[in-house]
Amino acid sequence: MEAQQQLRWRRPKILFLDAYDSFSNNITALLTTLLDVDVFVLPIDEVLPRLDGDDTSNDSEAFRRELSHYAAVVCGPGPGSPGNDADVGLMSRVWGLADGDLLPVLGICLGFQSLVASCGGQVRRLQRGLHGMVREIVHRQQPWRLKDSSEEKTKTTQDGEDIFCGVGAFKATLYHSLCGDIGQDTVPDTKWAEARWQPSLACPDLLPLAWVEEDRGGGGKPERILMAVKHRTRPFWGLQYHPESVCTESEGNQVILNWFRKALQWNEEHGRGATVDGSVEGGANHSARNATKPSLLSTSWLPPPRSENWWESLEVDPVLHSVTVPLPRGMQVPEVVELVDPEGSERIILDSANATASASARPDVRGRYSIIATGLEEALRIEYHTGDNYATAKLKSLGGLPADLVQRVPLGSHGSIWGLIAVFHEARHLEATELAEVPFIGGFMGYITYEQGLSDIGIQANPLRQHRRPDVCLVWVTKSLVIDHLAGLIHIQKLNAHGTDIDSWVDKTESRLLSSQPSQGRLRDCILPRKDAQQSATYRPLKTRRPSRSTTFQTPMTKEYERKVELCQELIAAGESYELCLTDQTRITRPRSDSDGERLAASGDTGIQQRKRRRSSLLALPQGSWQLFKTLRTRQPAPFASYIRLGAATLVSASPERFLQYDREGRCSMRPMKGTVRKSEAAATLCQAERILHVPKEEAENLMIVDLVRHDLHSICGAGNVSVPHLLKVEEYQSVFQMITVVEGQLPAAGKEAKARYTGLDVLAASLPPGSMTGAPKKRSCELLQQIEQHQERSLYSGVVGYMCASGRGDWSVTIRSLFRWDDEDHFVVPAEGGEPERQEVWHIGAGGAVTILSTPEGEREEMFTKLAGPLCVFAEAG
Ligand SMILES: C=C(O[C@@H]1C=C(C(=O)O)C=C[C@H]1O)C(=O)O
Ligand SMILES: NC(=O)CC[C@H](N)C(=O)O
Repeated sequence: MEAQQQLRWRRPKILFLDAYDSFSNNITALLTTLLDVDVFVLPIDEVLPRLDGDDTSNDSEAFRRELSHYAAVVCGPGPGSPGNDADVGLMSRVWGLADGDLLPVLGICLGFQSLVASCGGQVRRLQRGLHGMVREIVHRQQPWRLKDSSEEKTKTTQDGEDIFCGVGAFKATLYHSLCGDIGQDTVPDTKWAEARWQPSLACPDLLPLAWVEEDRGGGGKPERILMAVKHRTRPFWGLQYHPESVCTESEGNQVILNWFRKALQWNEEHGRGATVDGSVEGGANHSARNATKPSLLSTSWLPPPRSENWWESLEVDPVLHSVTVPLPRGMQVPEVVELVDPEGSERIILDSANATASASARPDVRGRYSIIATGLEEALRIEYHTGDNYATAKLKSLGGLPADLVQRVPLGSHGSIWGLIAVFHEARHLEATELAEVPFIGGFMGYITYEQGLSDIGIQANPLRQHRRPDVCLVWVTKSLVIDHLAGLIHIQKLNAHGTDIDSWVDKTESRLLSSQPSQGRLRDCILPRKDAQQSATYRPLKTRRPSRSTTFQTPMTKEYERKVELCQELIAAGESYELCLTDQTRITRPRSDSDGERLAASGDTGIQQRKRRRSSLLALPQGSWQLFKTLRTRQPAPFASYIRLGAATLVSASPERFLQYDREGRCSMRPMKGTVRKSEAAATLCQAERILHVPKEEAENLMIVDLVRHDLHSICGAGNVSVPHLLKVEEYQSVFQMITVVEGQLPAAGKEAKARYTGLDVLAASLPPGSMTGAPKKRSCELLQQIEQHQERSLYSGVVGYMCASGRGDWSVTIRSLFRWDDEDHFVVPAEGGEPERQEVWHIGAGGAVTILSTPEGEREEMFTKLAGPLCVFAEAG
């Protein structure tokens, strides 16, 4: 035991200085797996605590003390420039350490540029930024390696190779707009071959170790881009490329191994061995934190139940009652909903709308299950308005109770809304292993806004926000239907609170479904896949109607959008971002359509009276949101379509993009989508689309988000547990082709303490807002986008919709290609011709795309309008 502990203590520690990059966790994971070290992370703007009672202590002393715990430091990549103190923070202090405090350091990208700047080099803009570009790294060892003679290889080690010693040819990903200038452009071509490996007059302390020579076309000279350096007298090294990117070839790992060998050797030679061998217990005296986040369950706790907290004991330890019946032949999801829940004023439908509808949809993008939540009026919901220090538990008035139950739940002991959701979910966990093939048996369903995601990464909502809408709205669904489109089955499921009687809802729902096809019976114990389950295309052309006279559309201004694209590109060129997902919104106003729910709640009518009133008033209204949904799902059948009418929010979505899925074994899968091409004569087949999308611009756009998503997953799954099984795959949808990548992660196995367990919710909370909607690095890009988009809330658009099953599974889609509205935006308009003021509802459609240095304003504008067209046309069709 003691020996084991000693061994652990002897594991070297590396300090990673994090400049708020979206690739940081990929670097810490690479270091951990490759070097067998423990990596601790310190943000560049961390204020280090002073030693208690120590008058002489100051900031730099606290930093020096912190550094003394580590074998080496890695200064990471990040947005901005070393010229701006706030962008590099503590990094610049490292280069200025006194001789007695020195330790080995590796700078990566921004960290590398910071080193170059500290040695007298300039950091300036590249001719054009290189983001997500994969390039051959030219280093001194390379020509010899190319001869591929191991005998020669051993002979050729030269001083100048340093950390590239023994490294073969390799390609690496670049993510930079700025570069280190050590005077390379003043060297004449004739001298370049030799001079490039010598320190320059401008930077005599830096030995260049690697270059990329970028051919900029147009017959000009290639741009000489410094890729790696070593300090001649101090133990400092730097790499401009990204060693951790999924597209950096593994041969590059040797550089990191070499660096660390040299770092340990330097420590040995300078008497640092004892300190860094771990005489200090991991974490205890550090300010730096672990590279992975603690689990939500370990940091959140429920205070002892109090009698007035009615929601705490609601639905705990549930029991599942489930019945399976055949899916009536030819029946579509909306028809099932109308059959089983004709009265529902609130609904959540997660609809694999392309499961059966389109022959052109390829099976790999076809959803298998649709989930229908019913009885929401009686369901407990948890709402949270970003920035509040409390959430709200709500239960509508039922069972003769005089009023709705509404209670504020302070977040204090939970740390955040996610802590509260985690403990709430945990108390209602149900194994249900016998229903392994059903993705959802009951649990949370709902939406999360983009603004909640912003707050999760430390960006506060606009202080001028003038509404109290929920940013997180999750309903604990106990009555659900899961349609298995492949097997042709419907699972009718009811989660009953422990100790309560099984109610009649399941039987009632079953008989409604069976009565629609009397020859079929219950299949409860004999679930058989039906051979004819796959329906052929059932696209029914809809009558096109003119939109109602008073429907107005306010689409983005073409020139203004193009100007914003240019602004994004200017910020990228300045090194502030690598990719920005610019979006804009279209506003549609029209006479109010969905007034039923409100009226039902307000009136004291009987059910029959209500229905009569509703029918008569619906005649005068334009098609309601349910009709919009039915139209959209037919026009744009998507694997992650959804319909949500919940509280004041209505969402109609035809999203093709999965955000995050997780199963009960802790396998997580994310599917970032980047690269869009509209179907046209020139892009009619998958083959043609592949030719259009497999180009550097589109691949780079996707790769940047892939590395970002790996970083998000690493923050929970930890080193060695994230992989990329499918990279840059083109898929076909109704009106576009999209390039996607699949990134997978495995949650760490549960430790001895169940409370410390990670769940899919940890990944969800750590990954919002979706990286495909932000750009990279996420935080800085979101801050910039807020300004460019003039603080317009994205709201439900760019957020996520999905479920968190009681069994531990979850599936969330990115809210795009969708329309949404809030009841509280309704307003009255007096018609120009006079008469009664008309109550108008306001719909929003967001659309956009990722802007990179290679974008063109016209191309981006067209892409935005292509994405907007699908949801917008629905208003014309649905009237
Ligand atoms: C921004 C949107 O889509 C996002 C941007 C994409 C792109 O840039 O290619 C593709 C899918 C989405 O992640 C949108 O649909 O509005
Ligand atoms: N990835 C990085 O660290 C980028 C550094 C710097 N912001 C640039 O764009 O050049």
